[in-house]
Amino acid sequence: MSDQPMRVAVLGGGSFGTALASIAADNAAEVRQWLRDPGLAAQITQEHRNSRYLPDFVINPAVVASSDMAEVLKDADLVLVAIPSTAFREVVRQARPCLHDTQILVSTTKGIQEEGFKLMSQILEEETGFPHIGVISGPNLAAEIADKQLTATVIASDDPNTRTCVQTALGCDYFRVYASNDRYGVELGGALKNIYAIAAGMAAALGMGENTRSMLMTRALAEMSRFAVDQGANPMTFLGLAGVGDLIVTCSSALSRNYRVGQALGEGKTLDEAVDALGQVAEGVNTVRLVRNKAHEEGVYMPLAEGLYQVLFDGVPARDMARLLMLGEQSSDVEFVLPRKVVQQDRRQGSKHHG
Ligand SMILES: NC(=O)C1=CN([C@@H]2O[C@H](COP(=O)(O)OP(=O)(O)OC[C@H]3O[C@@H](n4cnc5c(N)ncnc54)[C@H](OP(=O)(O)O)[C@@H]3O)[C@@H](O)[C@H]2O)C=CC1
Ligand SMILES: O=C(CO)COP(=O)(O)O
Repeated sequence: MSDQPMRVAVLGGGSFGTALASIAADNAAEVRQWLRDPGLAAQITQEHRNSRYLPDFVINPAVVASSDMAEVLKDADLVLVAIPSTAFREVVRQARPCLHDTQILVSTTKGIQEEGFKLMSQILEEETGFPHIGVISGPNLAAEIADKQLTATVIASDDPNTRTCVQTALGCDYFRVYASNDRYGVELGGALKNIYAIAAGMAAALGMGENTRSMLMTRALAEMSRFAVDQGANPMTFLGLAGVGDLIVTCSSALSRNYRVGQALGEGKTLDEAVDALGQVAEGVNTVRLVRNKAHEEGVYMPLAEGLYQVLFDGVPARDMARLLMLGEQSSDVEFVLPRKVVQQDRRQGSKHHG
């Protein structure tokens, strides 16, 4: 390996992009960050702060931010794309003329594109056709990373170079990077858990207790796994950091923006009011709509996503929905142990015997 420091480019100047840029710089990489706001870029470079997205933290002074994309991407070994899913493709297209096929391209975004139900690394692949593509996902609240709280993530790629490069670029004494070759499963886990984080925030605001939160998180994992199997993904990946790990953190912390949207809805705010008050991206709002529609299309049983969809988009009061969900089918605990259809058959048999 060469003695040159690794060159890392981060596209996006939000909370996660900024936190990742700072980790890479803490790890002695040469880091450039692209954001479209030149004023904020100057603040990051000169004052080592991002007053819009991470106001309470100092950024590593070696991070150089700029609104000149070509300058940021020039000679980068690793490119991290931290742009919300709605703008992801547009930004990758803008970057495309400055990219080349030896670079490693990694999405950090936990969302889904409506057209074609695409995940972000699929967009990276489609837009570039390059071979070194990966995804970072895990329980990674940006503010805690910026505070150097001990944290772990997953780099998922079927390309070993990509996995090793990201482990080298970001792994340090407060940030551990575990490897996976299930890019689709890791990416799907990160997108799906946002749905349940909204539901958990809502339940908390309605005064529901810890039993309720545990039930919600565990049934969410069952629902996510059922959807993953339908999509041809490996549900075992959901036992890792990018599945259950991320589900726990986002369903438990008001640092999660999806959780905060849920809290605001539970307090009686409208969806528009909740999203406006946030001023940052909450991917789960879009994801719940896309996943609920996909589940309808494919006949996948997803009562939590369906219930949340009705609260968000059909005006059903959250408390009424919670009661309704308690009257739904009492099915199998772990479907990989006792399949749902066996429980349904048992119930039919039982009701025959009981007249
Ligand atoms: N924050 C977190 O804790 C974590 C976030 N993630 C994921 O990372 C992704 C990025 O999130 P995060 O950094 O948190 O998001 P933020 O909402 O904090 O910031 C979004 C960034 O994207 C930029 N942006 C938005 N639209 C465009 C556009 N059309 N062109 C150029 N830039 C644009 C914004 O620029 P501007 O300010 O100019 O609008 C801003 O720099 C999300 O999808 C999220 O799921 C993953 C793990 C943790
Ligand atoms: O994905 C996250 C933590 O892992 C961040 O969640 P939010 O996007 O809800 O803030």
